[in-house]
Amino acid sequence: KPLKYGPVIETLNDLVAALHQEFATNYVNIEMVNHIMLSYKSNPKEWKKFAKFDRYKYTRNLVDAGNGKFNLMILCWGEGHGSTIHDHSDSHCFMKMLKGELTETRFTWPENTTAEDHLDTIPEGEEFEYHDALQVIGQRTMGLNDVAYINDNLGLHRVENPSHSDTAISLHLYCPPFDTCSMFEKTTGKRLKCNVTFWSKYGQKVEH
Ligand SMILES: O=C(O)CCSS
Ligand SMILES: [Fe+2]
Repeated sequence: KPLKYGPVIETLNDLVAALHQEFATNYVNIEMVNHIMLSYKSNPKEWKKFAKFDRYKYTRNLVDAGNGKFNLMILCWGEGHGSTIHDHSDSHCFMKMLKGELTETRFTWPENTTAEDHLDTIPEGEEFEYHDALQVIGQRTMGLNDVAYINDNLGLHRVENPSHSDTAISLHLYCPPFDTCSMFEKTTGKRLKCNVTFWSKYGQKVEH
C-alpha cells in the first residue's frame, strides 16, 4: 500500500498552511486533519501572542478563519475554568493541548422527556429522587499535544481545567465554522442556544 506522506509540519504557520491545503477541496479527510493536528508540537513562542486570559471565564482567540471552511482558535483557561455542557452545531471539533491539562467529560443527549420522567422511587409522600437527563459516557484528562475529536453523533461534552494552580491552553479547529451552539443543563436536559464570541482575533483584542 503506497505510503501517503503528509506535509512537514514544524511551526504553527506550517499547521495553518497544511490545513488550508487539506480544506482546498470540498471533500475533507477527517483522519488527515487529525494527523495534521497531532503533527504540530506546541511551541509557546508561536502561540503566546494569542494567549490572553480573563479572570472569570476562558477566552476564545481566533488564529485563522480557514477561508470560510474552518475556524482555528486558541482557548485560554484560567485556574479551575470550565465550559458549559455543549454541542458542536453539527460541525467537526478537534481540540489539541498546547499547555497544561484539560479534563473532558462526555454526556449523552437528553432523552426528549419531561422533568417528571426523571422521577425515580417516590416513597410515601416523602422525598423523591431524580436521575439526571444527561448521563456521563466517559471522562479523560488530556496532556501536552494530545488531540481529541468530537462531533454531535458522539455526544455532548464539558471541558474543564482541573488545575487550581496552573492555566491551560488548547487549540481548537471547528469545521465548518459556527458562531452559535447549544448548552444543556445536566439534571433537566434543558437546552439553551448561545452565541460564541472571540476575545481576540489574530492577536488583537475585539472591542465590544
Ligand atoms: O468553543 C468553545 O467555546 C467550546 C470549547 S470546548 S470544545
Ligand atoms: Fe466542545
